[in-house]
Amino acid sequence: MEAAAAAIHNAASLGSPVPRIRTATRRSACVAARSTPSGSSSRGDWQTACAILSSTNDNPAPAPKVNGQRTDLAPPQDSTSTSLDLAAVSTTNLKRPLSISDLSPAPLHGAQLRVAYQGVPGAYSEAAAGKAYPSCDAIPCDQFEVAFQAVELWIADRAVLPVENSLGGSIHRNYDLLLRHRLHIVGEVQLPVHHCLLALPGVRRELLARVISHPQALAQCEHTLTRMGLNVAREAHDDTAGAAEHVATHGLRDTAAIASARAAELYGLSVLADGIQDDASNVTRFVMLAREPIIPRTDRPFKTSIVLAHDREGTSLLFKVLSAFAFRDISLTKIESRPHRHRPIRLVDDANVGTAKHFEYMFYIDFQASMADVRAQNALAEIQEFTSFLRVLGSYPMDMTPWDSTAPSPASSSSTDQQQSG
Ligand SMILES: O=C(O)C(=O)C[C@]1(C(=O)O)C=C[C@@H](O)C=C1
Repeated sequence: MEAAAAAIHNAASLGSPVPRIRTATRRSACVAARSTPSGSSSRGDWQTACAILSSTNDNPAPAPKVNGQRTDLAPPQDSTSTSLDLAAVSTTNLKRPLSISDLSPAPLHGAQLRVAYQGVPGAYSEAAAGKAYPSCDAIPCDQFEVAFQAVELWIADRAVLPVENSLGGSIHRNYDLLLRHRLHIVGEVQLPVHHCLLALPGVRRELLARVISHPQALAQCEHTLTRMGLNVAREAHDDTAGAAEHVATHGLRDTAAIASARAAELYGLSVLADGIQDDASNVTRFVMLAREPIIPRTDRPFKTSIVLAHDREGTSLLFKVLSAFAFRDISLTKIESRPHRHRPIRLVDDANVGTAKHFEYMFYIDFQASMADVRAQNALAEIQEFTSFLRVLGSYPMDMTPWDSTAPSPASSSSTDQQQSG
């Protein structure tokens, strides 16, 4: 497969585009820049690698059936060749039997965990990957969807994705993707997000005509920017570090980026203002995703995330769901509703008055209990009786890191599924 030919090179200069997993290439070959999110890598260290999706046909489609019999199993038609011709059997074409090592769960012990995140190096998601999995091999992806696929296609072992921020609220795209994909939530990390205003060296605030960043970051700094007198155009970018890189690579002297101090270092920008988030305790919650769920336990605080829907007419669905938890003394930590993609509108016809159009929702709920806890099992058994759809997205250890809002990107302690499973 030509498009999947392996390539390894270094992206040594700021002028070169950031190599990362991109949507257009994901099916045939993926190019990924890797770094150690603890901050030890430089751009010169980044490597690109291609994941080759096998082009050899190891599993050919079964031979067609003739008169109900598979032609590949049919006895030879030529009666002179009925005995086995051992010499003609080439051992290179024989399939190798599976061995224990083929069956061991990835990653193998000692191997570096590959963790996909959305953005480029210097993004908060990279720091979150480093908090979740210290010294992992962090793989930047250009979209959330690509990070999901990187795990599904075994290019990465985990994905670390933001789901909510204490100021900006939910990252809806990831809620929708959680439902569309079949990955499991295996952990969470909460990352204090400390934003800086970055510009090219020598640029003063008065010269700025534009501030660019990820929409969440712009929202988290909205009031501070106004208070600073920066009533200039605000433009959305794919991620905070990508915005910093854009300012640097295009030499934009009238534009500042909102991003991390690490992004300033990586892309050679100056910090015009530090800590510009509207609230000092600005925090983003990320979830870690894997192909397999972890085994829930009860010896430490666990959270469980579910999604449910109800497609029959009826009232008080949410009331019944909330009671199932309340009666068992289970606290909820989050409720989110998203449009029900398969049936967004329900029409209720009232001949005299007209037709009412109700919007239908999927409800995402996080509650503070493990699926190994009998109270959680009973609550879900009850909820299942009055919902048409119920899925457990994951049951995972809560991030119990001691609170320090001043720490920009903690890279040590974590509540990972690695620690979980030893
Ligand atoms: O742009 C980044 O740096 C990201 O990692 C994304 C993201 C987000 O999606 O919320 C993560 C944390 C911050 O809340 C701002 C942006």
